[in-house]
Amino acid sequence: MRIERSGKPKICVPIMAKTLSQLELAIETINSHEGIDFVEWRVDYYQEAIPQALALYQTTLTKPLIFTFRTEEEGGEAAITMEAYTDLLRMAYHHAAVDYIDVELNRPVDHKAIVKAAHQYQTQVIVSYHNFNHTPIQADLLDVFRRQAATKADVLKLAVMPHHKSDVLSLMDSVLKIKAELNMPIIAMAMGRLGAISRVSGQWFGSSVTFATLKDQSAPGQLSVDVAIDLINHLSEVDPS
Ligand SMILES: O=C1C[C@@](O)(C(=O)O)C[C@@H](O)[C@@H]1O
Repeated sequence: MRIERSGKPKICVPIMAKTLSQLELAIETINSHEGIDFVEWRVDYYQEAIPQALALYQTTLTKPLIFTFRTEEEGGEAAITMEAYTDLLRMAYHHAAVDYIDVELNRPVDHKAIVKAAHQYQTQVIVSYHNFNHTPIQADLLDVFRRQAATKADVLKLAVMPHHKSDVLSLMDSVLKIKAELNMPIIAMAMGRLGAISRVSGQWFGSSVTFATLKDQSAPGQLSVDVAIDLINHLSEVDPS
């Protein structure tokens, strides 16, 4: 399964396991839930050997895997040098267990080179931007999307923190505008309680994936998988497209 440009938002569950045995349990639970389309491994939470975890994913996970090391700068759990970050990404896109890698736009790495190398191994790239403090003005959001697209990544992802309902509307409107310009798969959400509507209404404004939880949230405002599926299904009965 691929992340598409349009249609009903797909459900992605983050795994924040710290150990291999926690990971095993999480994979088992996720495999048995038909409504889950993608899994995001939040590697920044993981405290044991990464190659063993990747081998476990390869032999047991039945859903496509997104490999994400979320850095401290963008709300993640662990600090990392840029050398270690690029090494990790290289290990990930070489590995058959990994379908997508997440690369942060604002890290000083050679995004174009990473995308090109990942594509040689049939791994797709999500280029991401997170702002846990506020929602930048629309011109800046559009600029982020354009800079992301310039890396030649396959999917653009943006998460912002709203403080007013108008921030949520601005986020949605920015995606609508940029979709007309770029026609690419985009994942976008406003975080926190205020932003919850953006996590289920992607079909209207153009977000292709929703991050939802089975247990712990990896970001504020995420809905439970079952609630997200329910709301998305109800909304898609009145498909606007
Ligand atoms: O980029 C995202 C989106 C996210 O921050 C959210 O708000 O759901 C959750 C993260 O795990 C993921 O990497």
